[in-house]
This record gives sequence, C-alpha cells and structure tokens, in this order.
Amino acid sequence: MDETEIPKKLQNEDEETISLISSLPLDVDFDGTKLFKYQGYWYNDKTLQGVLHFQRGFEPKDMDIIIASFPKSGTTWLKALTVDLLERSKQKHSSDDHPLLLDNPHGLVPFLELRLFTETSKPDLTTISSSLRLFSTHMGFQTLREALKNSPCKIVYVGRNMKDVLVSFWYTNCAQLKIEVERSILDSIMFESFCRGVINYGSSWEHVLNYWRASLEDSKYVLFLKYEELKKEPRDQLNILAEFLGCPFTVEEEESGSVEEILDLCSLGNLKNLEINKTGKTLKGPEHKNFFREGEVGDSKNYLTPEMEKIIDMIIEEKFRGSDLKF
Ligand SMILES: Nc1ncnc2c1ncn2[C@@H]1O[C@H](COP(=O)(O)OS(=O)(=O)O)[C@@H](OP(=O)(O)O)[C@H]1O
Repeated sequence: MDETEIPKKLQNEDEETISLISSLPLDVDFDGTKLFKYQGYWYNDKTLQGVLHFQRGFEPKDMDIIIASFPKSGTTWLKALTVDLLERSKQKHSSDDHPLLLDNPHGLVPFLELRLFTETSKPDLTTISSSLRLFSTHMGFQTLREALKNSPCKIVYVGRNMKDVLVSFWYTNCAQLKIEVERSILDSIMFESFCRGVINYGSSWEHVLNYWRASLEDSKYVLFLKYEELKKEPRDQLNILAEFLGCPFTVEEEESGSVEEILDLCSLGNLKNLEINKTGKTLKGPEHKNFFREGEVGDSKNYLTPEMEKIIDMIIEEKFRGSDLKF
C-alpha cells in the first residue's frame, strides 16, 4: 500500500510504524471496512493501532491475568465470573457496591487494544489499584504472547462453536448499527467474509486453534474454556477456573453455596436485568445491553441454512484436523 493511502487514524504514527503498516496485506470486510493482516490476523485501523501500541508499550506484571477470546464467544460472561471469583473474599453478593452491580464486565476488565492502548502506547495503568491486574483482549495468541515476553501472566481463553459466534456477531452488528436484523446481511456478505476469515480479528479458526495449541503446550499459563462446557457444567468449569487462577474454593465455601452464588450473579438472566446493563454504555460506545442476548448453544440452527452450516462444518473439519479440538 502506498503510504499516502494510510488511514487517517494511523497517519500520526512514527515512521517505522507507517512503513510497517504500508507493508501489510490489505482486504475489506463485509461492510467495506479496510482490514490489515498483521501477524496472521485481520484488524481494522483502530484495532491495529491499539495492537501496535500495546505491543510497544505494555509492561507485564507477573500476576496479570488476561481474558482472551474471539469476539462473541462468551467474553462478557467469563469477565463477570473472573471478577466475582477474585472479589469473593472482599465483597458479599448481597452488598449494594458489588462491582458487578456498579459496572458492566467490560468496564471492570478493560480491553487492552480496544480501550487502554487505543490512543497511546503508555496509558496510565497506575489507577488499577489492585496488585492483581485483570485485562482482556481479542488479539491473536502470538501477538499477545510477544508483548508478554516471558512473563508468567495467566491467560484464560474462551472458545465457542463458530456457527453460534457468527449468528451472535450478526445480531450484535445490527444492534450496534441500530438497523433491523436483516437476513440479507447475514446471507450475503457477512457469511462470505466470515468464511474467508476476513473480519476484524479473523480468521476465527486460526484464532481459536492457536490458543488451543498454546493451552496444550503451556497448561500452567493458558487455560482454554469452552462456552458450551460452561453452559453444560458451570460448577465444574468454575472450579477449573478457580484452580487455574490460584484461588480454589475451600470446603467451607463449597458447602456454603459460594459456587452457586457466583453462577447466579453472573448468569445471563441476572446480568441482563441489572440496571447498569439495561441502560449503561461502555466508554468506547457500545451499549451494555448489546452484550446480552439469548446465550443458547446451537442457536445458529434457527438462522443458518443447511447449506451454510455445511460450508462452515467443512472449513472447520479441514482447519481443526488433527488438533483434537471440537465444539
Ligand atoms: N452471563 C452470560 N451467560 C451466558 N452467555 C452470555 C452471558 N453474557 C453474555 N452472553 C452471551 O455471549 C455472547 C456475546 O459474546 P461476548 O461476550 O464474547 O461478546 S463480546 O465479544 O464481548 O462483544 C452473546 O451470545 P448470543 O446470545 O448467542 O448472541 C451473549 O448473549
């Protein structure tokens, strides 16, 4: 790409960055947004800027915890569960100032590239008072890992059946653009973009597969959870998460119903109906209510045609072959 074609947002970057951006492969997604392929993944200009700032300026701390996911895979839920797990010794669920009653999970666990590092590679992180910092990201594993250097931060990833991800993505996109949820948007360009992997953070298959592999290679530092398993056996999965984060439930907690309390507070039905999530907005724009919809496993069956399902199944079969990864 010619340097004069660099999107406005990126034009103030230093020479080295401009030169890097000009060398990246380019494509456009379903709504005509320009995407850049960086370290194997497609990013729009705003996301790419956040990713580059993050890589340049992030200083990891050993106790950091990073929640990672491909968009629409259960990020909001995992953030809520993690906050509540870590807060449980400090905050009673009944207290009016429980963090989940005061802010949306995305406000409590900020996105690195989408919030903290969007404008600068040196954001002020001193406002995070806790020694244990909780961040989140949708960026690809290699890109994240590079910035973490060799720090022993823990990464928790949540993956989800791609067909449900696509339908969730379609709904949210329409909600955010405040347009009717039109089949035609899904049927035509969005489905095609998704299958080509040319959407922000795509492709979804490479994304999930690379975190999966990392979790197998480095299970002490990368935990891979599945949305479907969280739905099916939430108690067991919450215990796995608590163990991984080094804060397992005590016998007394188990007996006193602490696990159920967390699951209830973080349930879709409960979060969706909290005032803060019915009326609030994130700092960067999206309304809180758009993070909560049906939360059903297999909901895509109600929207994708058998032909569409077959195409996605074929892609997944090919991409996941030999990996042991299934949804
Ligand atoms: N608490 C809870 N429990 C179960 N499911 C939940 C919960 N919160 C959000 N959701 C569902 O997750 C989908 C949104 O995905 P993300 O949270 O990853 O979205 S985002 O990437 O952070 O924008 C979206 O899925 P769909 O309902 O299939 O669209 C949400 O409804």
